[in-house]
Amino acid sequence: MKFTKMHGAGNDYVYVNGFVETIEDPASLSIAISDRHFGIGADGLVLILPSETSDFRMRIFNADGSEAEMCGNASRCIAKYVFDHGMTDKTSITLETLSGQKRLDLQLAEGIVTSVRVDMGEPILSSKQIPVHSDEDEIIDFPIALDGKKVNITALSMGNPHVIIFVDNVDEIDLPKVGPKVEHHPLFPKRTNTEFVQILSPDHLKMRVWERGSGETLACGTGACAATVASILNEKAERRVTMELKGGTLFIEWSEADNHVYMTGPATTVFEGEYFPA
Ligand SMILES: N[C@@H](CCC[C@H](N)C(=O)O)C(=O)O
Repeated sequence: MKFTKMHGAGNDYVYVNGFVETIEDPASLSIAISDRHFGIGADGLVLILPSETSDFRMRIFNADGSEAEMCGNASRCIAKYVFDHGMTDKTSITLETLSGQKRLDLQLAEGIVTSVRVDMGEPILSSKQIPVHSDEDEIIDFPIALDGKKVNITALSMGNPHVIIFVDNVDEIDLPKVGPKVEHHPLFPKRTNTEFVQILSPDHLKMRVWERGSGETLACGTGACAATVASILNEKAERRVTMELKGGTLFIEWSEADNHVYMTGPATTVFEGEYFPA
C-alpha cells in the first residue's frame, strides 16, 4: 500500500489515496500504522476518496481505530495532497466529511502551497447535538465534578465534540492523567476531545489538546476552532486569534458576518512510502 506521511502543525497522519488503493478495514489499519514502534507512526489514518457531492471526500480514523466526523489539520493536508499530486488544479476545493461539506482555500507562493484556509462552518452549541448528557441547552462555563474537584467547562461541536477548560498555565497540566478522565466522562456519550486553554492576551491563546481516540497530539484544528469559540463565549478573547499549539501556530477567526469559523495554517509533506501489512 502506497502512503504519504503529512502533518499540520505537528498533527501527523498517514494519508492513503483511495482513488488508487482499496482499504478493506480502515479501522484496523489505522491502529496498525499509527503505532510509533511497530507501524509507520501517526495520530491516525486519513483516506482521500472520490465524492458524489464535493471535489473530494475525507475519512479520518483515530489511532485507536475510531472514525471521527471531522479533522481540521487533515483537511488542510488533503488540500495540499490533491493539488501537489495533480488531482486538481483548483485552488478552492470542496471536501465531503461526516460533518458536512467544507471549503479549502489554498494559499500559494510561486506555485507552492504555503498555507490553507478552511471554512470550518458554524460551531454547534446545543447540548443535544454536541452531544452532552444534560438538561442544560448549552454548556458554557458549566461546573462538573472531575476527580473529586469542581471544574468549569465549555462544550461545543465543530462537527466533532470538544470540551474546553481554561487554565493559568497549560504546561502545568498532567494531560495523560486528566485527559482520559474528561474523554470518558459519563456526560459525553460519544466521548470528547479536550482542550486546555491559556489566555496570553485577547488575541493570543495557547492550548494543549487531548484528542478522543489518539491521546495528546501536537495540534488539533477543530480543537483550536472550538477553543477560540469558547474563549469568545466566555468573553476572554476577540474574534480573531493566534493559537499557539505544541506543534505550531494556527490563525482562527469566528466571523460575525456568517457565524462561520475560519482556520488558516500549514500543511506539510514529510515522506512517501510503501507499507506491507502483517
Ligand atoms: N486532529 C483533528 C481531529 C481528529 C479527530 C478527533 N480526535 C475526534 O475523534 O473527534 C483536528 O485537527 O481537528
